[in-house]
Amino acid sequence: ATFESLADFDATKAYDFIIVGAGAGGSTTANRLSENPDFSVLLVEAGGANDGDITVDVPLLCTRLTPNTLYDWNYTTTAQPGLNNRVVPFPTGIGLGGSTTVNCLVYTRGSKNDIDAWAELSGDDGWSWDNMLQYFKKSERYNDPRDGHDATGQYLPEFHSRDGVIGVSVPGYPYAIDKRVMATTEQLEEFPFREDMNSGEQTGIGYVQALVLDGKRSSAKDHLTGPAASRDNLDILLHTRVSRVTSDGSSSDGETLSFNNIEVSSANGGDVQTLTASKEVILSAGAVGTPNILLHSGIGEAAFLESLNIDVLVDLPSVGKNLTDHIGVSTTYIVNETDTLDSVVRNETLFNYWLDQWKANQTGMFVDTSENHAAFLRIADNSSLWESYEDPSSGPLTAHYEWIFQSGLSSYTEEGNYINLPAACVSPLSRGNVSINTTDPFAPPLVNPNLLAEELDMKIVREAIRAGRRFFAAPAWDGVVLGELNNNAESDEDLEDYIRNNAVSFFHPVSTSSMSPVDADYGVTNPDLTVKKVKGLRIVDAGVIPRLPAAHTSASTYALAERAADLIKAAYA
Ligand SMILES: Cc1cc2nc3c(=O)[nH]c(=O)nc-3n(C[C@H](O)[C@H](O)[C@H](O)COP(=O)(O)OP(=O)(O)OC[C@H]3O[C@@H](n4cnc5c(N)ncnc54)[C@H](O)[C@@H]3O)c2cc1C
Repeated sequence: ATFESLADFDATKAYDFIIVGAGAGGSTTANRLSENPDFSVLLVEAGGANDGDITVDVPLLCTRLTPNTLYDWNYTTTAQPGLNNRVVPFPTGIGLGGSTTVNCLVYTRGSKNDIDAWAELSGDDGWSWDNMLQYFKKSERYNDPRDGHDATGQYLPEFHSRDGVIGVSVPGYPYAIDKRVMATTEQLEEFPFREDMNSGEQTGIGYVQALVLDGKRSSAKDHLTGPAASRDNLDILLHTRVSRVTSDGSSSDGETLSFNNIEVSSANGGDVQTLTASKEVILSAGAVGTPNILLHSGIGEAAFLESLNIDVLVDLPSVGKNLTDHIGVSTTYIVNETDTLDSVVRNETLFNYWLDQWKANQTGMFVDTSENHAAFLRIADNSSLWESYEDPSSGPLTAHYEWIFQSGLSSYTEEGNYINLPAACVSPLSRGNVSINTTDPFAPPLVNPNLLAEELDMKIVREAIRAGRRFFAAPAWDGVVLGELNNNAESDEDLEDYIRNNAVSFFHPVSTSSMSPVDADYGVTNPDLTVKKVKGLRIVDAGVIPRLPAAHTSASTYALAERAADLIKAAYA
């Protein structure tokens, strides 16, 4: 059953598992654990059901969901030295689906090297690409593009599944620029076509696979609305915020503390109640939310907790550290084609025409996220960058930078038509952290992704912008691309200024609860995602990812949660 608030809920009811947070990690885990009728599962979520707003469902409207909305925790970063001390939005979804309710729907897994790095860093081969491919597939429900076109050559079916839960599809509405993007892959050797960037080999330019099911956003909620919705052994508690995990004392070994309780209150504060899991508490509050809860619980770096007068229950120095994120900036090209999104966004009649078509049968211009093609590319081997830096990527199959080809701006402009080309550093070296500066668990955590702290990350974005200019100099764009709207910087120095003044997070935080080998004295979780030095507590969210893939992160989070659920089921079989 679903309970709208703590007031409607019987706090004495017993559960085997309590899962905190209904995003990609938590919703997947709740669905899979409740498949076992012998397990009772409670999923606790700070936000609401996120139902009934078409903006959530219409893929093209994804950019309107953050920042500063009802669906966002509305965090900002700390002042970022690498961004000339700017404070930038750090959107994080709240409510069923978590960040998958607000994300931009791009489905990317990263390269084989990226996922193999998880196995290497955790000492568990189960996290390798070869083993994880089954879990990527298990989470995925590939569906045909909405316009019914033959997608042969736009993806490789053997790497996909039609039997999973989360919708994935190739673009279902063509833009005029699509043909030119494809033509460029034939005209310029530097930018080859990649048939399927989710095949373990990602480099090249290819069709975007988006988190869409039958023309509608597919979010982690789809794990809860299917068969799980009618299971008696799964309860969902909404508008309830978890402030701490607590311990009743030592576990069966007489030494290690067992953390089987959570403290909850209504989403805005108020009376605190304690809920108990007989088997495990599973934290899935995300790469920001989970370390926030742990630190307030007294699990973290001892000296730091002491400085805030928080009782140290477990000295676990890596909690909240190693925050890794992608960083990027857009260059907007002025085009003389009118068939871009700009013409629709500023024309109410046209906008409503397409929205009505979407409402009628989920077809037309609004069925996709705002790009039909993306690129995952490497800085050339002969670049002078490599005279001063080592390759920061996870291996030769992994991109250094990403572009997404947006046919127009998603925001209102009075005139003009554009191609927007966000360019991101996707193998970043910069590391930041999630921290707290108060004992009030309702205060926002301090989010410091430390964007562009490392010079190489900035230089990769710089070279990605320059590569974009080479791309649009191809014959395919003759007479179409007229110039740049907002960048125009040429020298290293001017480009650097442009980047530091305009770059933003790409919203892919990971590694704040990183897994590490069982005997490592760093890391937060073991390879089975149990929290080190305690009992009864596990983490299943993007935070456990030990190395950020060169990819948008929901695919990884879904897949890791699928494996985590198998590990948990096996542990209690
Ligand atoms: C604006 C934006 C755009 C993105 N674009 C893409 C994209 O195009 N493609 C892609 O693959 N990924 C994208 N991502 C990233 C992707 O959505 C995340 O990597 C993924 O959702 C992480 O899953 P998670 O389970 O770790 O956390 P989340 O999905 O964030 O879920 C965490 C949940 O925990 C809840 N929670 C937190 N704290 C508490 C608490 N104290 N008590 C109770 N509940 C709590 C939250 O409300 C939330 O529901 C984007 C993210 C954002 C924010």
